[in-house]
Amino acid sequence: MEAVIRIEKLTKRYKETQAVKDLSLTVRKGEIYGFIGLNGSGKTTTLRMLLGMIKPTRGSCFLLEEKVKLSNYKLWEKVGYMVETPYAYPELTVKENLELIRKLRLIQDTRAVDHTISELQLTPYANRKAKHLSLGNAQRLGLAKALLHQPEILILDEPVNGLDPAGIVEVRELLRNLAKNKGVTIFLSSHLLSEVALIADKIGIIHHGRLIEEFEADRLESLIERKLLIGTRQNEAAAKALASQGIACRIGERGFLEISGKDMLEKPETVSGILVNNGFSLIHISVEEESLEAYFLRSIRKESGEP
Ligand SMILES: Nc1ncnc2c1ncn2[C@@H]1O[C@H](COP(=O)(O)OP(=O)(O)OP(=O)(O)O)[C@@H](O)[C@H]1O
Repeated sequence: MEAVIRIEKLTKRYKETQAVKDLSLTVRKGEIYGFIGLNGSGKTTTLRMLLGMIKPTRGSCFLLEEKVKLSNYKLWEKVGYMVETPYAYPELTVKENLELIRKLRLIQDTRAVDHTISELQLTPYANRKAKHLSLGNAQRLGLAKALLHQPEILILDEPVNGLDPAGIVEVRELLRNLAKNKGVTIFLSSHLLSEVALIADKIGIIHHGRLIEEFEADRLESLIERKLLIGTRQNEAAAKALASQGIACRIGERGFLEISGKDMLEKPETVSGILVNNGFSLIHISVEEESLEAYFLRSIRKESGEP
């Protein structure tokens, strides 16, 4: 499938700081790419280079197979973006702000403003001055500006920042609908893996400016670690009984026996059978799943060589 966004060996250095290093990735048509990293990991710098706002030290970005250049006006007609805090004219209403953008972008269709206002569920606030909007609605206005000209590509920095849970769901549905039904290609950054996991098709983790991991979002399920937690009244003796049957376990921080490994997770009855046959009664058995955030941090620790 066509690579709509292509980043090749992108590097940005600010004097002492290596903000982005040798970063390459591609995003195909209609795909949502979630770009995640801790604060200061290089997300915004990458997005700004992708939008031609800053010049890479090395490497290149391509949108729709055209090399990114600020002066390529034809290309920017096909791209919508929201980078960092969305800016709006504070004294103008939501509708006036969008009307201004419509005229600046030479969008002929006069219905575009009302259509986008309703798409972003901003109708109740259409006549409210931007300076009186909540953080969540200011974020929606930022998204409305990015979407007004119905772009083929959307580049969004932390698009659900400041939204309440219902707002997050709405924006998630909107972005998924744009990608699936209108073929819009979306590149979005976030520092929250759990949120990105629900929106994105593909996820890339950036750390210290480098892409340290990339996977299809539906693989996340298999990447997340799970543990079987077992409680008995004599955990140390129970651990020995299991070890004598070739089942490795450790006593975790919460005082449960912890067993990892796919085999045992799929057959907890094998473990419980051994314990019961050896005279141990079970007072707890459960499967614990690593949180998405824990996976994210584990992956970063692995990259940094930490245990
Ligand atoms: N104009 C600049 N001059 C010097 N250093 C910069 C500049 N812009 C960014 N940096 C540095 O580059 C690194 C990456 O910053 P960047 O803003 O891209 O990270 P980020 O992942 O977007 O972080 P956040 O989630 O906090 O926005 C940081 O160490 C930052 O301090």
